[in-house]
Amino acid sequence: QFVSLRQRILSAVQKNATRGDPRSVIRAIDQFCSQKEWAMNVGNEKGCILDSVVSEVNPATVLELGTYCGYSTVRIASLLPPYAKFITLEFNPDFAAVARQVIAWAGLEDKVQLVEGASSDWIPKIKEQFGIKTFDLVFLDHWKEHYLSDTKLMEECGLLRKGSVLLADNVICPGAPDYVEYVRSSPRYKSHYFRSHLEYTKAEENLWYLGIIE
Ligand SMILES: CNc1ncnc2c1ncn2[C@@H]1O[C@H](/C=C/CNC(=O)c2cc(-c3ccc(F)cc3)cc(O)c2O)[C@@H](O)[C@H]1O
Ligand SMILES: [Mg+2]
Repeated sequence: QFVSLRQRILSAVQKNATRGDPRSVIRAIDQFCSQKEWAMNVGNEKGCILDSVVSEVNPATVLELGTYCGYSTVRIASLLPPYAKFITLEFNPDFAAVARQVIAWAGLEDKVQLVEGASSDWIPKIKEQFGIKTFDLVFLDHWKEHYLSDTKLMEECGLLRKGSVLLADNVICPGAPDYVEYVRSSPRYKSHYFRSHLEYTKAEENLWYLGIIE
């Protein structure tokens, strides 16, 4: 019967990756998506940039918007210090179910809190529900038309401080023009972008790095 792409990604992990080995989980998904079927994981080229930002920020608190199959969740969680708190939001129950199994296969289920629900519902509740004051790092990779509204919501909820870093995928493709416009014209943000390519393709893409300076 029909097997969804997310199920085929999970099967590729369970077949080709070693339990408890995050790098083998990442490699299995990248091999599947470059050799068999494209999927919207951040991919290895942008993933290496993500790794370097996570390592540099060395965050005690991380928020990811849009878990999808958990590829970037595994990349981030595998680099966090033991005391770190990492929350990832996913409102599609089917993707959340696959992501939970991918994260568990990597042996990282104790490092990540996958919350099933919409960013706009959960961002206002994070402080009291998870005892988090502000986020050191936020990775935006959910619906592109929600990057701006959710960034403003995080500001309003006092979840961002001087020094917080926001990293946004896909500012070129599919694109988040209102978001780029807002952060570029705001004195609160120092922004720059990392040139890269759309996952598993040769198309131009950027990861948009935002440092909050005030
Ligand atoms: C709005 N609030 C939300 N709260 C919680 N989860 C949310 C969410 N919005 C979306 N999600 C979830 O995030 C994920 C959505 C990601 C959207 N990403 C894209 O559209 C995307 C799309 C492309 C893409 C690029 C080129 C192309 F030809 C086709 C697609 C590449 C990417 O890297 C992408 O990230 C899903 O798992 C969805 O259920
Ligand atoms: Mg993306």
